[in-house]
Amino acid sequence: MQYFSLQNPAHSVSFETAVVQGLAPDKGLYFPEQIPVLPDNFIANLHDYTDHEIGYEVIHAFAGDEIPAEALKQIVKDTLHFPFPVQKVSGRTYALELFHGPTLAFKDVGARFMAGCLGYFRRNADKPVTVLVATSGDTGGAVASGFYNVPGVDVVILYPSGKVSTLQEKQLTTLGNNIRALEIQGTFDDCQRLVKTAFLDEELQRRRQLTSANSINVARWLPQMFYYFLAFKQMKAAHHKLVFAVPSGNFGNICAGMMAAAMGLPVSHFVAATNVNDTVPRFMTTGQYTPGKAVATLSNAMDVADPSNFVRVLQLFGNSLPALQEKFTAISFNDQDTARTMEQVWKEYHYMLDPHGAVGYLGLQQYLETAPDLTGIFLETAHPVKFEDTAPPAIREDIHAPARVLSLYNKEKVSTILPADYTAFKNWLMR
Ligand SMILES: N[C@@H](CCOP(=O)(O)O)C(=O)O
Repeated sequence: MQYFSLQNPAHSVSFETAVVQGLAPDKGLYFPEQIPVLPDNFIANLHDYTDHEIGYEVIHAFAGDEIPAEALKQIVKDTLHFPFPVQKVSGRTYALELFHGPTLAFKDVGARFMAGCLGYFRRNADKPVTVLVATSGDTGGAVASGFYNVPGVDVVILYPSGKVSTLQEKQLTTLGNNIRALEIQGTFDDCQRLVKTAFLDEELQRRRQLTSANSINVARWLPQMFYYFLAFKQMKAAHHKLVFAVPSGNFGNICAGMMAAAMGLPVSHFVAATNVNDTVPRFMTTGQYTPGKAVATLSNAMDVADPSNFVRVLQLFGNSLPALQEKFTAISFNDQDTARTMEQVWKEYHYMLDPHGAVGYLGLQQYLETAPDLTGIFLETAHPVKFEDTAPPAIREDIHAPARVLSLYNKEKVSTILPADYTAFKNWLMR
């Protein structure tokens, strides 16, 4: 499979180059030249396949023959090594729980898959690669865990100072060894801008081989398709017409779902639910893409004003807004709605939402009112304990940390504080 840059379709590279570079030299995101369509009988009989078989079927065309089948199967197996249950919450509303992995967020899937691919491509490399990752909360922890002690890989995590939760910060800053954390005095968009600028810096590139572990990297983005197929399998979806509601920040997750649909997964509609960082909902009604400055909210991993992956969403629909509007709705909710919903869903259904899941739940409810024939799945993208600092007091004591993260609370944070300034960041990298 070849991948082209969305800034310049004539610039086309292999899967390996797309993964190792992360971003095209012209700053464009890579996009596959073809979208493989899965056979109808595979989709109809998903329940006959194991999760690992489904993962391999979905992804192998994207890797082509650049990773041998056995190695790719092993990467898929290492990626999908925890459950992705679909839980009924009420009526036509189901939660796809994506927080049963090591760092309690959906990012574990992409981070582990990418770590496997990069490890394979760099297996004989003599020069280390530096993975740069900007995080608004969850990506950084997943990348730290996925790449921890991977030989030949250094990880540098940029996060907005004071804007991630206690547990998220512990996940970013306590591993040590090949993982280092930079606390940027700015927003997530500043962190993302610093990372993207570094990819264009030839002097820096000569010094270090850089790549990205954000969903701009195809190996982080595409495996997020897996769990849409796994949800469909669990719903025995022949009997349901499905809508997915996806809490959205950088729009990589929903874009993966939409890619799954383009490959043949029958999904009637997608709802992107955002917090007040509503650049995309505004675009969907006005046609004007005008990102402002990111605002801090309860659903901090979605505090993104200029979502990188929205260009991929548009590409899937030939850059036509009317075509996109038929399949995709974007709705925003404020923190009051979010907190009220967390309390209400716990009281009424005894289901504990995290703030991101609450935004997804709200988006789903609003859309289902207009679609009486559909069944809805919202993505519960992170475990509520990651946000217990800011959870509504009435439900806080009902949130319990899984045993696998308890030891983190006693570890010491190690980070370097930097201004949101490219020269300062570059100097730090060049040291
Ligand atoms: N929500 C993210 C922001 C970055 O998104 P990504 O999917 O592009 O890595 C986070 O938690 O850091």
